[in-house]
Amino acid sequence: MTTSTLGLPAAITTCLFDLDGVLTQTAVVHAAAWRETFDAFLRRRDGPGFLPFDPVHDYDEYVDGRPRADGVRTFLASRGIELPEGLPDDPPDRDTVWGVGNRKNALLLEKIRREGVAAYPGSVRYLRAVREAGLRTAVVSSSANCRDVVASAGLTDWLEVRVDGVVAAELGLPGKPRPDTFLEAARRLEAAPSQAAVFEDALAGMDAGRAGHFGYVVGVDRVGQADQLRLHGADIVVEDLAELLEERA
Ligand SMILES: O=P(O)(O)OC[C@H]1O[C@@H](O)[C@H](O)[C@@H](O)[C@@H]1O
Repeated sequence: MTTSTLGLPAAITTCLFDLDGVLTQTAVVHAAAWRETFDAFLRRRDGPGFLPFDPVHDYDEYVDGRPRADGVRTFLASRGIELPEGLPDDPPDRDTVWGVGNRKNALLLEKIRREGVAAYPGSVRYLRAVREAGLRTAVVSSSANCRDVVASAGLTDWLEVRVDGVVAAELGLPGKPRPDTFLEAARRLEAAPSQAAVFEDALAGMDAGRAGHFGYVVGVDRVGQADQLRLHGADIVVEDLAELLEERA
């Protein structure tokens, strides 16, 4: 049952927002950079008959929401491929987990530089309503580019706490689908998990929301995967956060 004009249960005091695909229109940019990276790798390895990376299914299942290196490992494992780990500063042309990740990041940054970053207008409206209602806010993202993306989208002032790929690496926290980054953000905002709502578009993020026993998990469906989001633990699925503003008790 929803009891407030924010479409959230009354016990919720704190909102934990994923970034890419929830607040900003950057999930598709990540997916495109991953596709280019993996397809070039697979073409070199398997020749012109290679099986391409599917930017919907493979992205959702193996890459979306996970820290960069985990995305490399998980997708390649789905194809029976294991690369040496290498080192975080491996050059982008080295076939190691970190090298492939660095290649993808270079492509991502180039795309972001070219195309810019846009917030979803419905998410901006929702963020404003949440803050006006006196709820606390955090961004919880696996991305090491989170701070810059949030700033480029003009969202910095709306988000009190940031637990991202950089913070997680500093603290040694495992990324989504484990709940640790969400739990850290709730802790920083002095909320029990039962008082916090998680907003996620990624299946790995849904799993993290469920594993952390959060008070409410909002699935944000930008790509027609509502059933999958529900299967992975969403309490409600919306296509745009502004839909929650229309809910009434
Ligand atoms: O490579 P980055 O910017 O550190 O991001 C890591 C992951 O961050 C997540 O937010 C994206 O959904 C993934 O696509 C991305 O791979």
